[in-house]
Parts: sequence; C-alpha cells; structure tokens
Amino acid sequence: MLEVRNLTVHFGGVKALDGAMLTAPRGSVSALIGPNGAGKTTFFNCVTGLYRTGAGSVAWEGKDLTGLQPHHVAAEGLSRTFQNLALFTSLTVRQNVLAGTHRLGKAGFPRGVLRLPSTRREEKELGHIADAAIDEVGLSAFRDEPVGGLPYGTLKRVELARALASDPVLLLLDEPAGGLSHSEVDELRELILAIRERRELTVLLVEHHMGFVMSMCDHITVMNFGRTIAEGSPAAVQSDPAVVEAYLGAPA
Ligand SMILES: Nc1ncnc2c1ncn2[C@@H]1O[C@H](COP(=O)(O)OP(=O)(O)OP(=O)(O)O)[C@@H](O)[C@H]1O
Repeated sequence: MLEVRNLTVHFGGVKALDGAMLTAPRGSVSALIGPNGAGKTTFFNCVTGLYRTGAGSVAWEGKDLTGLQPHHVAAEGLSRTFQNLALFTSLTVRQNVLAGTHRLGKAGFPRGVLRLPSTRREEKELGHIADAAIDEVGLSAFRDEPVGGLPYGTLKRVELARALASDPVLLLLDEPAGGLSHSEVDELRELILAIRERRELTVLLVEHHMGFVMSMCDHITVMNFGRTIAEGSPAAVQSDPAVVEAYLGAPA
C-alpha cells in the first residue's frame, strides 16, 4: 500500500501541508478529496518527488520514497497525470505516449546515437507498449494526430495513456474528471475500473466530482487546510461531521 505520514510543506507563510496522512490500500481505487486549496495537488507533488517535504515520509509497499527525485519515484512504478495537462502540443498522440515509456528503456544516449540493433529492437518494443496504451484508452483513431487540435476530453485520455505507458503499479490521477461532460465522466469511470482490473493496479485520484468519487472508490481520504480530517469508506466519510463542516461550513 501507499503510506504517507505527517507531510509538511510551507510556501513562505502558507502551510500547504500540515502533517497530512494518507493510506491507499494495494489494489484499491482510492481518492484524496477536500475543498479548494486544501493541499491535494501539493500532496501529489510531494509523493511524486516534484516538491521536497519539510517533514514526514512516503512509502510504497514498505519502501521509503521520501525525498527521491521524480525519475527515481517513477522507477518504483509510480506514474501520474496532471491537473493542467502536461502534453507536448506539437507532437502526435503516439509521440506523447511514447514519452511515457521512458523508464522502461535501457538504451541511453550513446547507444541511441550509435543506432545499434539492440537499440532499434528496444524502440520497436517501446512502440508496441505505447500503441497498446493508446488502444487501451480508446484512442486508436487519433494515434498519428497532433495533440494540439484535439478536444479536451481526448487530451485527458492521452495523459492517461502516457501514464499507463510506463507500466505503473500505482497510478496517481490529478482531477481526471475535471472539465469532462456527464457522459465522458461515466465512460472514464468504466475505463479506470477496467484498467485497474486488467493491470491489477492501485489507483489514487484527486477529484472534486463527488458523484465520480463516491461511485467508484473503495477508500477516501479527506483533507482541509493541509491536514487529514477523515479517512475511510465512501459511506463513512460522507457522514463524518468534520467532512460535512469542511464542505458546508460550521452550523450557525
Ligand atoms: N507554488 C506555490 N506557491 C505558493 N503557494 C502555493 C503553491 N502551490 C500551492 N500553494 C498554496 O498552497 C495551498 C494548497 O494548494 P493546492 O494547490 O495543493 O490545493 P488543492 O487542494 O490542490 O486545490 P484545488 O482543489 O483548488 O486544486 C493553497 O493555499 C495554495 O494557494
């Protein structure tokens, strides 16, 4: 499982995380929720090594990942998508997804320049992996399209395919349903559940869409002002008075 304890992050005078705790059981679809500014994206950035934590620890399957650089975290099988999409707009869908296979390649720069047969073989294998991820998210028809002109819902799937192309064991999705239409949200739910099943993944998502979260997650952590205020099943957190207060405010 993913076990995060006591994460603390300051931005100047702002305490973005203040002892945040989270567990995501192996094989679960877990969610991290909370009002705007609660610290959810900062939390993801700490887990994936983009931000340094002032204090606390991150462990996956008992292995300490605290303070590792992003590429070392990725090498442990943690892969993510970004809230504001991080795609190369002038490249095609396939080229973007291929970028996600990076951690699986062994060739490196010198062998790449020499174009050895083993390098060409590896490129072919990584191409197959990228194509399989594109097919898996239903984007076969867009494989060679430049990402630039594609609709938002399609771009979100490209991000998902890129994250899958690294063959992750833990998939972190930052607001996967954000900006999607009603029917796209429903399709995305089915897609994520099918991917989890097929790949035996653990999924942790940050999300504001409560219908989406409550209908698909096994385990939910609620954060407010950088602190974890509740954790448990969808039913348990929904009826937790601290959670109700965080979303609706204290009764007058
Ligand atoms: N790079 C930064 N520099 C300064 N303050 C930041 C930075 N990133 C986040 N913050 C602040 O830290 C707090 C937590 O922000 P964060 O984006 O992690 O919240 P969030 O829960 O993801 O919000 P949202 O749901 O709106 O995306 C906020 O008060 C935010 O303004």
